[in-house]
Amino acid sequence: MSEQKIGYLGPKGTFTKMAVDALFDGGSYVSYDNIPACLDAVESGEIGTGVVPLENAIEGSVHLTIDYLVHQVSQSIIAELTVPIKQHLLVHNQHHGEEIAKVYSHSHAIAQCHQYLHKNYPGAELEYTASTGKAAEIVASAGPGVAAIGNHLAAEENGLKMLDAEIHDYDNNHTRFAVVQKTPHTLKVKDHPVSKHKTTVMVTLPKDYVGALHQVLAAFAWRKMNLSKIESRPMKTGLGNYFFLIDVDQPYDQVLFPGVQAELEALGCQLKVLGTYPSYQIDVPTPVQKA
Ligand SMILES: O=C(O)C(=O)C[C@]1(C(=O)O)C=C[C@@H](O)C=C1
Repeated sequence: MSEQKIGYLGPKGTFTKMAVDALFDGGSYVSYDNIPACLDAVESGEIGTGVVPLENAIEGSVHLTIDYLVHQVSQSIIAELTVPIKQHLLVHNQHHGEEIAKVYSHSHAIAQCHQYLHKNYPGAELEYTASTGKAAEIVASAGPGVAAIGNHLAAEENGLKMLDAEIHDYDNNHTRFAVVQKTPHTLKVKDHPVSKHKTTVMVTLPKDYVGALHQVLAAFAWRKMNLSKIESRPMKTGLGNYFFLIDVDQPYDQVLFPGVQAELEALGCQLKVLGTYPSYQIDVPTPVQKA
């Protein structure tokens, strides 16, 4: 297994690559075209570590990542990092005022800029790509008349111009990325302070048990364990069957968590730990060079 290899959602110029560059100190990087390909490579041992987007402050969870981690692979979250996200409208270097017929980007990036696009480019066709970096690559080979939504790195890497800067609809735009491994091992990270330690658990409830979710939350509440996120996702086994993903603001320990687990199992629930990890908040540089 290649432990030193760190895979990420590529190609060049994605936000995930910016996150990888900000967090790790050395190692060799491998780009994957989409999130499942990156997680599959971790699963098969082709790479030791994967970095994938988890949640955006404007658009919410990246369901593809969550569902893949829960249903398709068996990996642990070993770290998370949150970075600021600045979306720009990128065009070909030879673009000189042509009408923009099409805007390419990742679905989350387009969603972060919906009002901007609605106001400024109501007639443009929107086409989803597997990443913002891929959208920039398409625009570089397509020529003038189309645009990509992406970051300054995608503009640099693909020789694009920034037609409009910071086009996301809400200022406080951040994305959380998960660092995952199949066989947990330590990697060298840059000297960032850890902002907190978290534990993510998945809880499945028994069918038709009145007040089950209330009792699950009570098991954490009376132990004074702070929850920073709770989200339900379909089990994919039929309508009405859900699991809950819960982020607890503390590291896994041998007293409180086993206590919660025993209490929940007595109710007929199941609890699985998806990871206990340091959380970093990194302020990556986001220069703006508008054309
Ligand atoms: O397309 C990229 O650049 C990514 O890294 C993916 C992604 C995401 O999935 O949310 C990451 C950050 C931004 O929120 C937009 C897109």
